[in-house]
Amino acid sequence: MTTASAPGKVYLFGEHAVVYGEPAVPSAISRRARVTAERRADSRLRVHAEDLSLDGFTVEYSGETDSTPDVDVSPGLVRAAMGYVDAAVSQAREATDAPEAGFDITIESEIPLGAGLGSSAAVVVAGIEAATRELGVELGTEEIADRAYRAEHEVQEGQASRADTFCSATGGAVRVEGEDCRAIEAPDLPFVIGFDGGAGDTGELVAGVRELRERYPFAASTVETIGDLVRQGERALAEGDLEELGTLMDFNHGLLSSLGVSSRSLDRMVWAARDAGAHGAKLTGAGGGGCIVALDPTDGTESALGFTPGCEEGFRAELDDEGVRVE
Ligand SMILES: Nc1ncnc2c1ncn2[C@@H]1O[C@H](COP(=O)(O)OP(=O)(O)O)[C@@H](O)[C@H]1O
Ligand SMILES: C[C@@](O)(CCOP(=O)(O)O)CC(=O)O
Ligand SMILES: [Mg+2]
Repeated sequence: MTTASAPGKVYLFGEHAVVYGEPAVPSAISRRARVTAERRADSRLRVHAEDLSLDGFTVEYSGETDSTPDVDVSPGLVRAAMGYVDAAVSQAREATDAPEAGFDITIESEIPLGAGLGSSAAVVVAGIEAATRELGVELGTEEIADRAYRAEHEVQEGQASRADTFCSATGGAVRVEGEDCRAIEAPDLPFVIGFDGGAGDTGELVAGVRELRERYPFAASTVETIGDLVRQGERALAEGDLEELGTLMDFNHGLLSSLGVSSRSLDRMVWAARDAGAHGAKLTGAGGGGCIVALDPTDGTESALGFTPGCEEGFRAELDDEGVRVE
């Protein structure tokens, strides 16, 4: 039995635009997904995922072809929910040259699902590490990141960047532009996260931005403008200029909003943070619902979020320098 964990992340800048080759800067946070893999005698896959929003269930099936989950929800929903785990196990089988390997998989996660904190990447990264180690193979961090990217790419129907998976695999703050992924220096960042209790569908939201980009040249320019903003943000990050970082986060939120990926509750939380004196605030990840991230060294934002209609939880998160690890 092997357990591995990997962190979630927030985007300081650049989500969505990163899908089209612009740079992005995500940062790992101190909330993790833990995946335990136990080798089975047969080639079946049994997945136990307490935190999956389908109300805590156990699925048993032998592969993509004849999945018959023993749960009272539509098979389509279950397949969508289990896609990331399936894809992680496929990558682990391929990496270890063990196409018939079966596992009992248990997932425990502190990262809300589909809320922009990279739960899918953390589950895939930790899943690949746990399953390959269980088979006695030690992959390097780069290979885990690359295989996790391929898994997300497949599940999100070809619409994924390397940002989430690279960040979750390596930890810390990173910069991703197309294939180019690297760690960057970052000062201590006073992240405050607001969570509306909801979720967005990453695939659908990415598809929506793609359509806008194809339909309107100014939407394509908006995506490029996000790239310019990220480059400016990198300079502010290197200088540790929190005020400038905040201003750019505010701007980034406006651009994401114009691309149609914000929501009423995300906007409310962003404004609550700004009114409470945060340096800046924006939605993080795919959007549609889920989380915002603010920069605020004081208690202002956290307590304001406690009174914000539509906000279910406000909490502080530290930058996590540690990526995937065996527990
Ligand atoms: N604790 C978990 N257990 C099982 N699957 C999970 C878990 N957390 C996330 N996932 C998978 O990741 C999906 C959510 O990923 P996504 O929509 O990309 O949102 P995000 O990465 O922003 O959290 C879930 O539908 C599920 O397939
Ligand atoms: C919208 C996007 O840029 C980030 C999605 O982040 P998350 O899965 O919502 O945490 C998509 C991607 O980069 O793959
Ligand atoms: Mg995701």
